[in-house]
Amino acid sequence: KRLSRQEDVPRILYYVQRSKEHHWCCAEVTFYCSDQLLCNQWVQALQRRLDLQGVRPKNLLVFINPFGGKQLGKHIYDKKVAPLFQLASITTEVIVTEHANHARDHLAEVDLRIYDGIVCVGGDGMFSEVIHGLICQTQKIAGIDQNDPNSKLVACSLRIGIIPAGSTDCICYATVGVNDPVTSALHIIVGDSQPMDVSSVHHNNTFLKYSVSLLGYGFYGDVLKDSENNRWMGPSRYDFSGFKTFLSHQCYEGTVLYLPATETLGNPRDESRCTAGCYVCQYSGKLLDLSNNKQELKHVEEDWKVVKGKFLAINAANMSCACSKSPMGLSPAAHLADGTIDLILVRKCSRFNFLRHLIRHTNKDDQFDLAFVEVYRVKQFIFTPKYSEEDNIDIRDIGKNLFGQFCSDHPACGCSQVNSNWNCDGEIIEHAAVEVRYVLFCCLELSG
Ligand SMILES: CCCCCCCCCCCCC/C=C/[C@@H](O)[C@H](COP(=O)(O)O)NC(=O)CCCCC
Ligand SMILES: Nc1ncnc2c1ncn2[C@@H]1O[C@H](COP(=O)(O)OP(=O)(O)O)[C@@H](O)[C@H]1O
Ligand SMILES: [Ca+2]
Repeated sequence: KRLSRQEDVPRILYYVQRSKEHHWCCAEVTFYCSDQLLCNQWVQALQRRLDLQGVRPKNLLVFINPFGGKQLGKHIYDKKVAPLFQLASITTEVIVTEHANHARDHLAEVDLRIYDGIVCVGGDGMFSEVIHGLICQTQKIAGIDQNDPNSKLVACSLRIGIIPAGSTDCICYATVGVNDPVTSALHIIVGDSQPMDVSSVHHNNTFLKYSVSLLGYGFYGDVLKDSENNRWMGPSRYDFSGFKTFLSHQCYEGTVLYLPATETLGNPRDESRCTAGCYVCQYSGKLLDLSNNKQELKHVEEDWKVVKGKFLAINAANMSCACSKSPMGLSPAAHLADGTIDLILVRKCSRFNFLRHLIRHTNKDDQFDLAFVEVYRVKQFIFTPKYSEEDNIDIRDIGKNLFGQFCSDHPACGCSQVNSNWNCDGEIIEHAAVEVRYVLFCCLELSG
């Protein structure tokens, strides 16, 4: 680099620079050279070096949810992300979704071989749509029956990147460390990747959904259900519904059967955290490969553990679920790709104690160090509500409290449901009885 002279041709080199805490930005340096030939040789040499890095995507399929979060998805993509993709010579096919499940249905049918990856601009719900489209197409091609909970799923070959433009953005936050569109775009450009655990949710041998971040019954299920009526509030709908649900203090009775993860390293109470190149994930990944290649590990009846009771919340975290509300997450020591789920059971307790538990998500105190909270690292679990789904319609805790999850059939009658619903990455699952298991780690995320 030397000082500019009038006749020199300026060439700008763009590069990724780390800035404050997990943030990346695009920096540039300008070179001047009076010798055109030498200058072109430099440009070509650099281009060849970049081409040799096979991990960098060249052609991406982008889905934008224009209504996620603060409805800024399109603006964020056009102003902050598209110019960076252009600089990196990435070609894109952009689809602005027109309705819910647009991306999922498109992905289930389209020929994906021409793309190096998929990008979704939105929140966790949008990411969930994209993984469903991708996993479903992969299983369809491989002839796998997703309704069979014992089916061995085939891993997807395409990576998914997230540009955060949603309300919680916990998948982005837990993988990248921050929900910043520029940082995520730069991770995508340099071809970073991070495997992620995926769990399947079945009800009576029927496939319902895949889950990547949180599967929550009780508190988080009720918050989501209520918040769907107030989508117009944007991300604040969760604060409003969170407050209402906290006041309702509804608990739900049932039985949890779980299969502890005994072969993997790590514990939900560990001090260490899952970061890029995590040893626990690498070790567990090798172990899972081994057990997949060998015969399926048979679990005998005694391996299963039973917990019965009344619960304020049953949370299954595939990853830490860190987000701006909870910088450490629901389960701070959970791993992104260790093949396990952290199962958190919050038993019936006083409002004051539940508030203590919730507040600990926002600071450094241990949210599990409370008598009414249990946490287990599991491979699989089954939840059976005390009341069947038919009972839920017939039996209601009539007029129990003012803020309960009022039944949708009779908004004025003051009765509340005896069963909650599941919050699956921000999507509602109406069935209370579910069977959940780790199924694969797939979808190497571009923004890892
Ligand atoms: C007194 C203050 C207590 C505050 C407690 C805060 C605890 C927050 C933990 C949040 C965990 C979030 C797990 C992520 C869930 C998302 O998948 C889901 C959908 O996200 P998106 O599609 O981006 O909207 N988000 C939620 O379910 C929101 C839960 C908010 C609960 C207050
Ligand atoms: N064009 C659209 N119109 C309505 N809903 C959509 C559209 N595109 C996607 N969705 C749905 O919006 C839901 C929430 O999207 P998401 O991007 O996660 O935002 P948020 O984080 O605010 O919930 C998802 O369930 C997704 O299926
Ligand atoms: Ca995990």
